[in-house]
Amino acid sequence: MALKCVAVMGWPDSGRSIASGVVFNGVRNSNGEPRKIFVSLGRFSGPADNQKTGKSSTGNDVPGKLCRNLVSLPKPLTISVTPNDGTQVRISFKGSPGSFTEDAALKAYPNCETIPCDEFEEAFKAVELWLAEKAILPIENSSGGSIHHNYDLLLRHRLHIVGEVQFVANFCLLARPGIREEKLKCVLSHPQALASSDIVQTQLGVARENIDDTASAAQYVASNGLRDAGVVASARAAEIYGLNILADRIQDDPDNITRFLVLARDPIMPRTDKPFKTSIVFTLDEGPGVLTKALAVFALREINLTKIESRPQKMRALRVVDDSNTGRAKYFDYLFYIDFEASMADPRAQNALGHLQEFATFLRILGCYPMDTSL
Ligand SMILES: O=C(O)C(=O)Cc1ccccc1
Repeated sequence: MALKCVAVMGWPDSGRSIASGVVFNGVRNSNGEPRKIFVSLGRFSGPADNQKTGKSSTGNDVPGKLCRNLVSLPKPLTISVTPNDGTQVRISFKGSPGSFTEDAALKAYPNCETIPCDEFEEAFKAVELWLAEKAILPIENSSGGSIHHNYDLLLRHRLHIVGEVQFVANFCLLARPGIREEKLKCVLSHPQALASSDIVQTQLGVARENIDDTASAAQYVASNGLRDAGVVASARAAEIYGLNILADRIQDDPDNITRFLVLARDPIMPRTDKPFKTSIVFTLDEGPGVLTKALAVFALREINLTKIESRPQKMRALRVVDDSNTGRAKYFDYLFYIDFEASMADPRAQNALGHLQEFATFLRILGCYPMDTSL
């Protein structure tokens, strides 16, 4: 049983915290009722950790009553120090070995073990089932925009965002050894990779075929011995699948950046000694200016927003409003996803979310994590 700890975070004027997560009171809504925000940042102490003593939890092999009681006491807060180069960390991702998502995982955790999955959903499940400690998934791209499906998965699953990775994907045109560009009749790749290069779009004048990920395209061409098919993928994929690089850096925008999120079962401790971001999702009532009001809670506290995304609420796509003046109206119902530049350990962020919670109909903190400032 791993030693677990709980971390407490509250409003500056909070009076108390309870239970295995933390509920903070002290903020009241417009009706004077207390508002609560629940932020669980760690794990609670479970049954006694016997690994260190090597004794059984019954305490039968511990002489004396006092010692027996001590064994069953909760352990003090311990911060486990694991190397953060990814040693001993298994990271699940959607795609084959050699994909850009795997590259992003290796950028963040150079010594991690990567676990390829067929679907994003499986990468989530691998963490939920303890087959992996973390999952990594692309969430937005500087040229293609948001990856909507992954926003939906963030909400459907209960994992926490614990990191972000900004990654410049370097697209290469690959083919089997001995095959020249003129021989190609089609190019296979992930749609984002195919769309990012004018060479592939127009200059080659060949058909394009979408494949789930760049490395799977390379694997397919290599393992089927295709002599008239090229691939857009990474130099690492070329090496893994024994393909030749016909052209390097074929992307039109040399700064084409993909942002990946790293997810884990437990949230990390927010800090203020380095830049942190917080990601949330919320819903609002229908009405004029409600979104302006929601955004103002951040502006009022000079908190910078880095991303806003809206997604339809699939379980409740249409909201029917009966109004005696205008009659029956149907509206689409939306979820709003926002990333802002502040740590949950910063009172400004806590106050902004307390304020938002006064009128949001639903609010969830998806994660608070260090900003990737490497680019
Ligand atoms: O297909 C891949 O290799 C992926 O990991 C997805 C992707 C595709 C293009 C840019 C970044 C990530």
